[in-house]
Amino acid sequence: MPGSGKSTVGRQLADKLNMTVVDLDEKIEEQAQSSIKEIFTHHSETHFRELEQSALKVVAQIDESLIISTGGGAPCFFDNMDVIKSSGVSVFVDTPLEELIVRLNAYEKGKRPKFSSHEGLREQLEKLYTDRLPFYQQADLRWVSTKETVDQLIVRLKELKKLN
Ligand SMILES: Nc1ncnc2c1ncn2[C@@H]1O[C@H](COP(=O)(O)OP(=O)(O)OP(=O)(O)O)[C@@H](O)[C@H]1O
Ligand SMILES: O=C(O)C1=C[C@@H](O)[C@@H](O)[C@H](O)C1
Ligand SMILES: [Mg+2]
Repeated sequence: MPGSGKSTVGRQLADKLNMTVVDLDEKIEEQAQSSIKEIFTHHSETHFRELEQSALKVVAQIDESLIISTGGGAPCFFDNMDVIKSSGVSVFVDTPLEELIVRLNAYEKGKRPKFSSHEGLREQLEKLYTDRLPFYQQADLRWVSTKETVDQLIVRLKELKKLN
């Protein structure tokens, strides 16, 4: 979900595990030489989703162990969730709605084009969560950012890798 903390935890994991992190939203902005907000405004969400799909395919094929933070919608379009699942271990960063509302209201207003208006934010987020949950639930692990630490996530990731 937007604002759930994927980019933040991605950076923390990379730091603690001494790995490289790729933030898919940043990659798209770099390649398009424009911000996500501009892509949505000057083109469309459809165009953004196409760019997102190609960027995901490219990073998923990189022959190196990476942490990839995706955008909140990435798993829910095209066959992106299959690409994510076949490229490694996936984590659903789950953050309670109340906390999402606090974060999206407090931080980086206007950065997220889908939520540039904070009117009806709760209803928008509730609907988005319900629609997206079937995709998010396909992830190998669900990590609740308000309940578990990053170190606990690392323990669970290592346990999972041992079993596979
Ligand atoms: N565990 C946390 N506790 C409190 N605030 C947090 C936490 N994780 C992230 N944040 C804050 O919440 C905001 C959103 O975090 P972040 O950008 O990592 O989310 P995201 O899931 O990558 O969002 P998007 O889908 O838009 O890419 C940031 O301002 C960040 O500092
Ligand atoms: O949840 C979403 O659909 C989005 C989340 C962001 O990470 C960006 O990928 C974009 O703003 C769309
Ligand atoms: Mg992010």
